[in-house]
Amino acid sequence: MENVVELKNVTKRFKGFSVNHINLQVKRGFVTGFIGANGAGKSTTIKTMMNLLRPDAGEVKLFGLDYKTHEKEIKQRIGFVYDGNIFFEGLNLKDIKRIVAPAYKRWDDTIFYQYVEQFELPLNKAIKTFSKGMQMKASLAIALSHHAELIIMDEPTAGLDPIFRRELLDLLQELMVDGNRTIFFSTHITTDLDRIADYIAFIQKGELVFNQSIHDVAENYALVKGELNLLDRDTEKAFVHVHRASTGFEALTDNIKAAKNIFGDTVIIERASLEDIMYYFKGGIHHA
Ligand SMILES: Nc1ncnc2c1ncn2[C@@H]1O[C@H](COP(=O)(O)OP(=O)(O)OP(=O)(O)O)[C@@H](O)[C@H]1O
Repeated sequence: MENVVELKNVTKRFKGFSVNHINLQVKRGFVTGFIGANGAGKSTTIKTMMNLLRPDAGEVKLFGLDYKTHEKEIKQRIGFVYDGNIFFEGLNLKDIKRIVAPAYKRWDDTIFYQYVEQFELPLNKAIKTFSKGMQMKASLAIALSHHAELIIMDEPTAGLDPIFRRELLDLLQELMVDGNRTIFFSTHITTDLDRIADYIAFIQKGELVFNQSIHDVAENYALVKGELNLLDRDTEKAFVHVHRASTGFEALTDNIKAAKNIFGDTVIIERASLEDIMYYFKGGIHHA
């Protein structure tokens, strides 16, 4: 399977925070959702993918190419959307299109105007008068109008109402019908990912915890509930993290088979949502 994005040992240090030794492959033809708590390093990682930040160490490759030698070619092939206004605020969408379109060899006016209509965007109003959701839609319309093979989005659903969010997910799904396209996007709305993601990459405190197919995540992770007297130093090794309450414990396992072997039917094993996984990992990793 071809990797469209390849990060090898990418490290970026800021004062008081760093993303460390990120090894991440994004597979062609699939949707990868990028999750992690506030400040986990999602935007930083995405910025290294976009060459908006230079890593202090490690290697970044897109389509097998290096930014040092192929920046222009790489950028031609990416549609980038991020949570924030990247355009000159005083301009309207028509002016922005006039500036941006010539930069792309495969710019497609027909598609652009189709999205403008579909997203009900005004062409002649200054971007600064747009609501947050409208700005996101404008950003999307631009990003989707040059036949990009790879669409990278930093929290594209932030600030969107639930109806448009759903429409956007449908639209992304339609874009994937052309089996050559790849989408990588970060989000806090994990239920969006249940709808469309094939892979989930999870970052915590600057470290990539996993990048697995959504199927493998469901196969590997589960919530285990039982009585406190079942816990001891050995049995707890089956868990990423345990929460104790007076009524019993609830824990996340990353090895359902091991948990079943240890506890048999003395515990209840339930499906773990992505939110559950993020929540338990935040508590610290038990058996690391
Ligand atoms: N240019 C910078 N200079 C210094 N620190 C930075 C810089 N950019 C990001 N950081 C810090 O890096 C950490 C990670 O930020 P980042 O934006 O990557 O997180 P995130 O996972 O995208 O978070 P959120 O979900 O809140 O958007 C934060 O503590 C942030 O303050």
